[in-house]
Amino acid sequence: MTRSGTPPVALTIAGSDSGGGAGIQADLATFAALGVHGATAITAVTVQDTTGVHQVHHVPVEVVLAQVHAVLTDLRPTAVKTGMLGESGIVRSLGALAADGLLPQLVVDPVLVSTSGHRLAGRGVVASLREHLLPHADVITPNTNEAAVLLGCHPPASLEEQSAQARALLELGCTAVVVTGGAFARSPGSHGGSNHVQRTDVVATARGVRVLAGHEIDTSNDHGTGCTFASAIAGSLATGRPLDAAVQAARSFVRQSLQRSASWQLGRGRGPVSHLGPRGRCERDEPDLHPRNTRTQQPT
Ligand SMILES: Nc1ncnc2c1ncn2[C@@H]1O[C@H](COP(=O)(O)OP(=O)(O)OP(=O)(O)O)[C@@H](O)[C@H]1O
Ligand SMILES: Cc1ncc(CO)c(N)n1
Repeated sequence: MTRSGTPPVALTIAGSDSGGGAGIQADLATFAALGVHGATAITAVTVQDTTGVHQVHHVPVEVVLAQVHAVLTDLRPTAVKTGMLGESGIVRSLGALAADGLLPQLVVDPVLVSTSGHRLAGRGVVASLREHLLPHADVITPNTNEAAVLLGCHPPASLEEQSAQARALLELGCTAVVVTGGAFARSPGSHGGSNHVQRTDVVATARGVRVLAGHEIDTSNDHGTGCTFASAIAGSLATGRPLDAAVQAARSFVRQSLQRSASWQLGRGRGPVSHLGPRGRCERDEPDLHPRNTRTQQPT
């Protein structure tokens, strides 16, 4: 019997970002914000900050698997998210666990390259993802560049091409695909703020394709959006939400996090999004301490 007040558990299998904006750190902060206990299996240690990735050290596959087994056996997560896996041996081993049904409600964020352009995946990872892990995922969340690499095509130049990517990835065997991060000019006459770029996420399932669109939030603090989005889906699934609702909730969570960090100045580069909720805003300090970044935000 479960004691009252016990939170749901989600497991993230991902790399560490020393800057705290992406990877394991973003995942745990997201789970906590959603009221979910986060457990971890660390696949790599990156030396990283807001300016880029400076070093990557991979964790041996047997150590990754030992972490996963310990968590699965003792804490019994109800959802699992993978992020940076780094090496094809890790991808293949997790694929075998997923094929045996041991990774419940599996969200795979196929992390290949950081926003700063640093390769986060070694040789053979793309092929291993396609063959061994993606077919067993409940949902995969590539951004448009990752989707292009997985499909061997160019990044999409239009919403139609982004939608075609999502449909094509569904053929790999996963239950749902969300291709994130489309940024296309908005058609004249549409509503929602003065900004002219639409950010689009395209969801494909056997039932069809859905486009989720909203105006672009004007900020340079967007480090970790992809990790935050995928872990918010996993966290929501862990709490019992169905997939459609989990994707919607994750989008809202990321947009709020971007809005809240828009006036921050953490680090010298692309700062992290805020996982702190309303507490992340220190109104008293904003006018004096953050003069560099004072653009006003449009409502969502
Ligand atoms: N400036 C923005 N305005 C509105 N939504 C955004 C913005 N940047 C990212 N998003 C949203 O954040 C989510 C994940 O974004 P994206 O695809 O850009 O992640 P990513 O490139 O994988 O990120 P990272 O590699 O930094 O973790 C999507 O829902 C996307 O639409
Ligand atoms: C550890 C890690 N995982 C994922 C990403 C992608 O944002 C990153 N920059 N670092």
